[in-house]
Amino acid sequence: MILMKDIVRDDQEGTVLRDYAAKVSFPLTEEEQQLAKDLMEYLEISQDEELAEKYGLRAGVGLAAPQVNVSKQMAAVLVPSDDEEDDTPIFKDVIINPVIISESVQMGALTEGEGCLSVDRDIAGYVPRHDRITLKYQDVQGETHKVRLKHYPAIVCQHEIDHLHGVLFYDHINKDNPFEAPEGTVFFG
Ligand SMILES: O=CN(O)C[C@@H](CC1CCCC1)C(=O)N1NCCC[C@H]1C(=O)Nc1ccccn1
Ligand code: NI
Repeated sequence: MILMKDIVRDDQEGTVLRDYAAKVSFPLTEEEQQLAKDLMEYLEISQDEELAEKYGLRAGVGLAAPQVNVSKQMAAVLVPSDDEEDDTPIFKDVIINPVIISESVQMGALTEGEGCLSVDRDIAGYVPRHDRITLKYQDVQGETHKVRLKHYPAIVCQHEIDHLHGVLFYDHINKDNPFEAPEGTVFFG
């Protein structure tokens, strides 16, 4: 299983965190299938308070292969339900070779800014992303999916796809005014 010690940090030398990850071919190798399982298992365990405590995990809603130093286009996303009546996750899948095929002009950003399991410091500022996206990706079986996402799940998937391109959240923060955001940006969270 993936532990915090397996997650590479942006201040470490010689990691693949800033590389453009390689596309994944199908069928997945045994190793790639195990990686997909491990990435999603990290998110599941980290979102269970007791297990997160037991294994010392920071709770996460996404985890990309480059964060465990594997430069492949694969990321697990687990956006939990925001409805206490129904605990079905808003979005849960391992997205492989993801491509954003369309995106809203309108931007969205988390009111609190963003963090990253690969960044051990708080960096203040808005991270403007597209509020709505249409995402095309392959799942572990190689099936192609086309999903439309908006608000928080769209933010999470853009954060993960950035990792596959060697981009970190703070690359998007306006240097002159961190709390600057484009006209019409939707804030939430
Ligand atoms: O690339 C992937 N990462 O770096 C893990 C990140 C991904 C999110 C950051 C902003 C959008 C995607 C992550 O999840 N976090 N960032 C650092 C600490 C907090 C944690 C988080 O937001 N946790 C959370 C939120 C809601 C419910 C449960 N847990
Ligand atoms: Ni991250």
